[in-house]
Amino acid sequence: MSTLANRNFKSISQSAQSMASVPEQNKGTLEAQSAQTSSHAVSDTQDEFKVMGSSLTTKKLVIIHPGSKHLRIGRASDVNPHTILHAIARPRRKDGPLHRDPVLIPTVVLSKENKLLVDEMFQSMRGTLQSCLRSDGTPRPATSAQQVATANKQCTPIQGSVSKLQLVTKSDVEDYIIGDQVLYAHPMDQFNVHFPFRHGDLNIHSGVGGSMSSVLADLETIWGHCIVNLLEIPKSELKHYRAVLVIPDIYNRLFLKELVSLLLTHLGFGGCFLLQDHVAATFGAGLGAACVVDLGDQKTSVSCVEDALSQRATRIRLDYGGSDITQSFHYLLQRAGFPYKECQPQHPLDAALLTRIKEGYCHLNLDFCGLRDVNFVVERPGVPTLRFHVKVGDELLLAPLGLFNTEVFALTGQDKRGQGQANASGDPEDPHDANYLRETSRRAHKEALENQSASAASMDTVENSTNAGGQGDEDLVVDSLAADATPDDQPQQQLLYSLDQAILHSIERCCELFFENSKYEFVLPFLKASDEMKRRMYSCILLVGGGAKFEGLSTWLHNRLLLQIPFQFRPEQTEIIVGPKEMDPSMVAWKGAAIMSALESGQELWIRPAEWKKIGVRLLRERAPFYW
Ligand SMILES: Nc1ncnc2c1ncn2[C@@H]1O[C@H](COP(=O)(O)OP(=O)(O)OP(=O)(O)O)[C@@H](O)[C@H]1O
Repeated sequence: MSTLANRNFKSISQSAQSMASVPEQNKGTLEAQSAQTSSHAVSDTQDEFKVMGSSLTTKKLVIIHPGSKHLRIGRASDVNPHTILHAIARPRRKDGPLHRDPVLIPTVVLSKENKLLVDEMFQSMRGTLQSCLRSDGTPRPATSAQQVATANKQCTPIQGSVSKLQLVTKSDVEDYIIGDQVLYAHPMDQFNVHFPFRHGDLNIHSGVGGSMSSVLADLETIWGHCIVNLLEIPKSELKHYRAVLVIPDIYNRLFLKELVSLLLTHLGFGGCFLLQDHVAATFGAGLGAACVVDLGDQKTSVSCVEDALSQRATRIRLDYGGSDITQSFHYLLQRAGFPYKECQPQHPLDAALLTRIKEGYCHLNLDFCGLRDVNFVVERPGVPTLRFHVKVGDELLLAPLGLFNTEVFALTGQDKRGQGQANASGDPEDPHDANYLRETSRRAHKEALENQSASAASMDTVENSTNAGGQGDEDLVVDSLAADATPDDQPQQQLLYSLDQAILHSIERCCELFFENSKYEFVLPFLKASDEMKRRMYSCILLVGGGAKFEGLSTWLHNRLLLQIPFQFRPEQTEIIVGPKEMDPSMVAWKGAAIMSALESGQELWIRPAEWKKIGVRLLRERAPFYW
């Protein structure tokens, strides 16, 4: 439990909102935003914003947002971060085994019955589309797979000139390839390919390069490379810079500890703090409270954030994302006679091509109907390019509809599920950790109840809130009860909810903090299931992440939710925000972290290398802007 952070959450959130609420056209850069907030001063130089009461300038703050597919990295003073493929390829060691993390989550071989189930689900989705109306109230003509196959029967690709594309060979590189270039690593040259994040967290596995130290070494190389080459900061200068690391909403405490060491000890930053991606997203969007939904490449996460706090009980991470949609799309295309028959999603260049087609054409807009022209070029080094003009129908809609019919994601694995935040496991470096505090607070709680003839009503409240699944990490008392149910460090397993179900389940777990009395040495907080907070969350749903860019997603989600929001929590209006203030939804969290790094109220959060060395993980518990 962090007392310092406890004090600051609300003020941090309010400052961030005022910073983010500056109209987009007036912004340009963070300096411009900052200039308009009274709590900051702008230095004489045009492009350097100085945080008041500190020698920091936004140019000296590096914001790092790592994802399963993309890394976003830039200075807080940048309008947009650099976005690269978050991958590294290293030449394989002589005779060592080869390891290649795929660009797309691979498909699995399904049993006959399971394949039938997937096909039936797609068929039933086609049935639903047949009965849908367009926005003008007219019936929407659906298309069938046969129709698409017939339209493409005559399709032959047009040959272009010989491609000048060059693959990267071992002789071209000294040690490694980083970012988008990894897609072009020569397949015959036996590079090991690693994506240090998978499914929204560190990619620890039993294969080559899957140990914690290997993954951290990859991160150090990738981030270090970007800092030197993209941000043009010499490594020796990093002690004069500070870093904000955007971490997943559901985190593993051990990983966080290692990541702080990576930033301060290995990369050599002069300070750092960690910020949860969902909290950062509310800052980027300028919202005080929202149910945040992050649709990434390999995970979808949901949680309720208010006043810069992500409520622990509301956090859900689901094992699907844009990559699964791309694979479903390819499956549907194949069943509709896709003319590019040689397409192999396991090949990096085909994976990138399928992803591009999905991003360019897939949608959830019922007004788009009939067969649509889809154009793409297949390019391989040394051979003529092939230009395809194909027709695609409702496959464009069916693929993203998997977000609402997750059974089809069995195509990429049948063991997918959801997970919640794990309880803290003890850390020998931090004897007075959350478990200790839980124990002492439980004891104090018991004593308090014994000494006081507690009213039945107040007892009821505690019980009710606990039964309601209320386990916000704000509350040590109720947290302790919930903690007993789940072994330490075991993520709470949950069902593989569809997108709308995940939002409903997340909001259902909202609790509100209120203080019953403060007679005792420390205040005993109780949680009270809050109808008001649920209403607030239902009224504002923020969609972020690259997967939120499907046209029509917000309307589709809105219609699905309206049917299901419990009557008593229905707000006057449910607003689904995608790309607030015309921001790219995949950059919102990065921008929010940039805003937060420059806030005066955020200055107490920095962890410096010397104190990290001396005090270690206890600092995270005491200073992190979230409950450890
Ligand atoms: N215009 C678009 N339409 C649909 N999907 C898109 C669009 N642009 C990007 N995407 C998808 O968004 C996903 C990448 O999103 P993002 O960069 O937020 O993920 P990430 O942070 O790397 O991954 P994760 O959150 O899973 O760790 C990819 O699957 C990509 O295809």
